[in-house]
Amino acid sequence: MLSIIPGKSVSQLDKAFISYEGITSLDLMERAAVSFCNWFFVHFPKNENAIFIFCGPGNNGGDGLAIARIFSKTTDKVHVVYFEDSENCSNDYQSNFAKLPKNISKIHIKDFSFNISKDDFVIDGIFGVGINRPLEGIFKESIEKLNRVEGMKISIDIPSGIPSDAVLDGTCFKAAYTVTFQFPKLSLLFPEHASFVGDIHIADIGIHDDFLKSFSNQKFLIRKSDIPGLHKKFHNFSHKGDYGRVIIIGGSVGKVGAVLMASKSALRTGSGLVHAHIPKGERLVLQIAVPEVMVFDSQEVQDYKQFDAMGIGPGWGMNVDISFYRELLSNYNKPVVIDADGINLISKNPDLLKLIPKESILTPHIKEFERLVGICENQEERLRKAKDLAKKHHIFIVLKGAFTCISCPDGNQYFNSTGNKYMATAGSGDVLTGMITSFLGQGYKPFNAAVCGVFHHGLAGELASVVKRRGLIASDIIDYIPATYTQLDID
Ligand SMILES: NC(=O)C1=CN([C@@H]2O[C@H](COP(=O)(O)OP(=O)(O)OC[C@H]3O[C@@H](n4cnc5c(N)ncnc54)[C@H](O)[C@@H]3O)[C@@H](O)[C@H]2O)[C@@H](O)CC1
Ligand SMILES: [K+]
Repeated sequence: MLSIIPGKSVSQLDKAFISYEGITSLDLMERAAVSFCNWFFVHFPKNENAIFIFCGPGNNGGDGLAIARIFSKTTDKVHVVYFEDSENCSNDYQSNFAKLPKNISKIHIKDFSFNISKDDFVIDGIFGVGINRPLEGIFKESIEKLNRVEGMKISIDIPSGIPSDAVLDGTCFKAAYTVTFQFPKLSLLFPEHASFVGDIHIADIGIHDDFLKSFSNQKFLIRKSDIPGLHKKFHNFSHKGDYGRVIIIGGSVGKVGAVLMASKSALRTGSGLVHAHIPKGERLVLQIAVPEVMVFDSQEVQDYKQFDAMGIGPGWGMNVDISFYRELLSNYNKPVVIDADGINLISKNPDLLKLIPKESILTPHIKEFERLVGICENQEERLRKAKDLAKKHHIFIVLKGAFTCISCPDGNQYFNSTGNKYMATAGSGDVLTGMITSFLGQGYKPFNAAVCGVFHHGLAGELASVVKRRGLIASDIIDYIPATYTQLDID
């Protein structure tokens, strides 16, 4: 997992790393600039347009100057727009300013006309993780003007204005891309910043994972390379019992589709035996739609302990016999997955919280989560409350959304890196419930089940949206679950 370091620790990290590597801070800045340019040349290989690089007084501006120098080797259309005289800027800024070649035009922001055309590039090196207050004066005015001009806008490390670990207060540069160094800054993952951050690219500057870990603040990004090691191996003599017997409990009149999608997803994820528990009279539709699923109604199941995992809540509605739910949670002594109305019912009956088996996985979206913990001002508060809840009840909270966050009982938080905007569609959450339940039933540890569940779910959505785009529906995600194993080379 990739450690996400708080902004306030970045300069310490920087110092420790350069002394460990025996390099200078200027060398590290050069690596950052080269890494940025490598990304740029891949994305915009045939660029012949002007590149305007806006450089603030700190090291983010220093990065901008180094980037300008590298660009100037291939084009004469590089313009540096600066805010402060070099002697008032950081040391590495000064060194890079002195190295600027003659073919780069240098303009003070006060003399700049903002005459930028739609094919030009606007590179934002105004502020990075060193921002410590809302923008004002010339910085605020210029960024507001830049947000109004056309052009391809790219931020270096973080869009100028966003604090690295908190929610934006005031003005911010609006980027189409953010090329962030070594690890994503936490606030890049906040939904409040979606319209400023654009697509995120993590540019490697050579600080290896173990080194980063020593500065970690219990926050991590889940990457593709983390996933294969979390999966169980199955042998050639495996039988269906080895792949788990799971049950999805939910459904109500008109909402049996949720159980259908969760149980089909569990099958596609690899479960050997999938059962569904739905209200009496609703079974026909499910049996016709997914004949592989065994369907029960409430009178038919006596012993829930026979199941290796349970997924509770999809389409359940709020007219559930609470004493049944209470008994279910009290008597089952393995982790369960709780979603949707399974969570809403807990919000209405908070005494249920302490009955949830330890290490269970709750998968709320933002609204379900806030019903549980109260309205939150922003993502920062949500993440704090998710962490507290997970620790207090010894459960996993999977807070769904872009960069779904898994909060663990030990206080660690893991952010998912797969998925996309097309997955915001009805039933997408039911699919995730089925997938995590399936992994639990296959004998995965709850942490591994949650991580594999969110990663494969997001990946299935990405694969499906290549052809479906905004026409993607939850059933398409299910169809692409098998392809995620191919993508990750998991047999
Ligand atoms: N290890 C690393 O993380 C590396 C960091 N690098 C770059 O260095 C950046 C951090 O550099 P710095 O710490 O110099 O920080 P910044 O470049 O973000 O700027 C900080 C400066 O701006 C001033 N300032 C802060 N908020 C302001 C505001 N609202 N209005 C006016 N002035 C304000 C501060 O007093 C300080 O002088 C990173 O974001 C990244 O771009 C890279 O050079 C490579 C290595
Ligand atoms: K920036």
